[in-house]
Amino acid sequence: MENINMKGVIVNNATKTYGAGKSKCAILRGLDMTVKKGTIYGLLGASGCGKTTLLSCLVGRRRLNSGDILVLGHEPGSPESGIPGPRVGYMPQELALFDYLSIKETLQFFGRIYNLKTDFVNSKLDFLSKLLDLPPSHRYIGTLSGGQQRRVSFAVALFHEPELLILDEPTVGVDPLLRQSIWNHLVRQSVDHGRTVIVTTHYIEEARQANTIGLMRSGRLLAEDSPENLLRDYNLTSLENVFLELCMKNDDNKLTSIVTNGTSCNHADYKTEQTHQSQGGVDNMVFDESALSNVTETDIGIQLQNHNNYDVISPSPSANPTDSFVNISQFSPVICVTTDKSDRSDGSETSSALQFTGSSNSTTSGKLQNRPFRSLPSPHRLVALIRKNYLQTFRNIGIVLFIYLLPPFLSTVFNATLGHDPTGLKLAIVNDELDPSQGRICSSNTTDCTYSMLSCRYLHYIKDKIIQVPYDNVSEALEAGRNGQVWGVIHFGHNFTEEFEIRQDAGDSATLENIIRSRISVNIDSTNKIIHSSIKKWILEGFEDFYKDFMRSCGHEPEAGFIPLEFFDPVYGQNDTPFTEFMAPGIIISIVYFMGVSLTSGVFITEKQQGLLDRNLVAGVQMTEVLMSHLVNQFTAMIGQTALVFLVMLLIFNIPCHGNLGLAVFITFLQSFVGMSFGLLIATVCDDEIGALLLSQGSFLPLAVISGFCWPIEGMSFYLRYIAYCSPMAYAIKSLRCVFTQGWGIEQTDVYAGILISIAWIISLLSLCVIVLHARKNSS
Ligand SMILES: Nc1ncnc2c1ncn2[C@@H]1O[C@H](COP(=O)(O)OP(=O)(O)OP(=O)(O)O)[C@@H](O)[C@H]1O
Repeated sequence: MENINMKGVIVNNATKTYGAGKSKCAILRGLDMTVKKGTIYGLLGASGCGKTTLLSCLVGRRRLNSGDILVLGHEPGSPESGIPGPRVGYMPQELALFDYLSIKETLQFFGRIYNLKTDFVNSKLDFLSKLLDLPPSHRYIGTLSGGQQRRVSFAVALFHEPELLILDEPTVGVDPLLRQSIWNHLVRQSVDHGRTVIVTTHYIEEARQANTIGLMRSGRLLAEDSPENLLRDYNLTSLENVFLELCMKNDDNKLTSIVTNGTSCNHADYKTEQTHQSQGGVDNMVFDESALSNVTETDIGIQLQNHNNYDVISPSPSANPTDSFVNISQFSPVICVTTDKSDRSDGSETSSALQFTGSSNSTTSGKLQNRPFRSLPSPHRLVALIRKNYLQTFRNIGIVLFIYLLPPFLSTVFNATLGHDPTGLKLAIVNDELDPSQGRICSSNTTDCTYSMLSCRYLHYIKDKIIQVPYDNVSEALEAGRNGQVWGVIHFGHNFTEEFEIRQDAGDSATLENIIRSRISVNIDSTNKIIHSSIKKWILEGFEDFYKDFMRSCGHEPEAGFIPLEFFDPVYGQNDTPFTEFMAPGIIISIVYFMGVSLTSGVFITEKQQGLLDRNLVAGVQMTEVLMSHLVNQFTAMIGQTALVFLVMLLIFNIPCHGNLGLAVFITFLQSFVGMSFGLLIATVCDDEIGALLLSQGSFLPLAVISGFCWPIEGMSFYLRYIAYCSPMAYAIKSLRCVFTQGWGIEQTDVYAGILISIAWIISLLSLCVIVLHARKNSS
């Protein structure tokens, strides 16, 4: 038996499932695989059979449910393995490149991750540019064609000269000449430099250049041998036909048990896709049973087999491809089972080709792979990530506008729209005192002490924010109110002035009849609370001004006869503090919080979705470094955002800050940090943009409302107040309001409580991020 150190990769009895319960799918089902060091291993299999899953286990990104993996003599993920890390070069199926980085910057980024010297990176760039016919290195990735991007992705996988190259379909979308050049390079890498290469491909015939071929189906390898041996053993001339024969044998042997034991994850399992590959492009045709009904089997070289209602359309071995490479995605792929116990295949079938030292054939992956592989964040990787984030962000004009225009724009919109007194409110005036035939008209403003047409005199004191619309009678005016033409009705009785005079003279002995007749009756539409309150206030204020002036003109003490209530200077603020000043702290806090959540979750999710995160992690980047780099980048954005919001609030809209400006900025910073932390948590929990969007936007409104930014928390029910004060923004808003309006310092409970609660939120959210990441890593 060969020493395992001579082995590049050994996989022993690997099982891997996705999902849980009824949706559990077995992808790898007791797979054994041996890759010799310094050789090329071509992993072939239909689409969905689990090749990528297997590769992601090899690079330490996923864990097996059971079985063992040794890569370059170590278990992936263990500290001594160097995998993930510089020992492996990984080209994922997705392009996994940063659109806003140039080709050169991309290689420099990974060079920094691997801590390589700039000269080395530049020389490799020159070499690979020629080999792979790359576009000029200053070109941004986002402007390259799909094929060019794929070649850059290939260059990224191999430029640092790793011992092991794991390439997931590197030749898809690459023209035949370049494909040959890539394979030549891979051969040189293995022969001249002793590098181990594992490559997946759908083009069977190109895999002839590999030293070993593994034919994968139904979560196992049907065969693993050199191309020459396979052709000889099966007495066939093409690898494609070998694979067909193996597939059919496998179907005959396994079909019944598969059908009775499980269901497929994907109905496409029961379809066969016949694909013709030509040099100029790919021509895919999917055949199903109905499509086949009018076609003879020999016409298309496909045989239809019926097994207990389970139709398998498998290509006939007689089908002879005319093209140099045949796409094998047509062959029935992975079989997924719904039972837990069927993950393991029969021991006799999966006896390992190799024995692991110190490891039995039992499930050891849990024991080995759960061993944490953590080290302190490395400065060179952090610098690389921060620089990359910075370039990615600031070269994307959409993001720059979002970061720096949205906060001042939102501040402007809030200030321009919220908190101002309503104006132009129409009120119906029904003045029965008027009678032009008797000379009872509203003359110009009188200021003397005459009891004449006092209704007109009072109406002059009502603020001009109210437009007075005369109506002939109360019923018409009320009808106008009901139709929404006016906000309310003010009605003066026929002898208002006379009755008012009697009431003044009578004082305490005024009769009820007199009191009713001297009354000004008002009806206001109360459906709009703010407008209702404003009109009521202005009518009252108008009457106070009118009454005091009239008393003064008659030589009386203005306060005499008026309600014995006086509002002196407010404790804080002015007599008529604009509502905008109350709203401003809430607006500031909600804007920075919202920006923090949206930006951080958006940027991080995009990175995760495009496979960029995976590629970085395989290169050896730690998740904590990714989080830290995003926090650093968002922090710089946050400084600009906070500065702009304060500028708009304080300088353009003249919102006064009576307290320490530095303290106000600090409270705002903390809230932005809370938002960023929540954004990170969203990005760690969600896998797609929609989920992240729903969570970030969906949570914002309830949190903003409960935070009391537009309505006092004191208006909430007693228990809800406790919840409100524990929400991320509520106390921060209260703190900032105390600094802005009361001018309080950090020694005040309401100020430092907001700071402490924000810090508690930051710590809790970041801890949750780490816990979620850890849990997801363990379950991957
Ligand atoms: N995270 C996941 N959760 C659930 N199922 C998954 C997940 N990732 C992959 N699968 C399923 O596992 C099966 C194997 O997927 P995998 O990507 O490994 O196939 P593949 O052989 O690489 O296919 P292809 O050649 O098309 O890339 C597929 O049915 C796929 O839908």
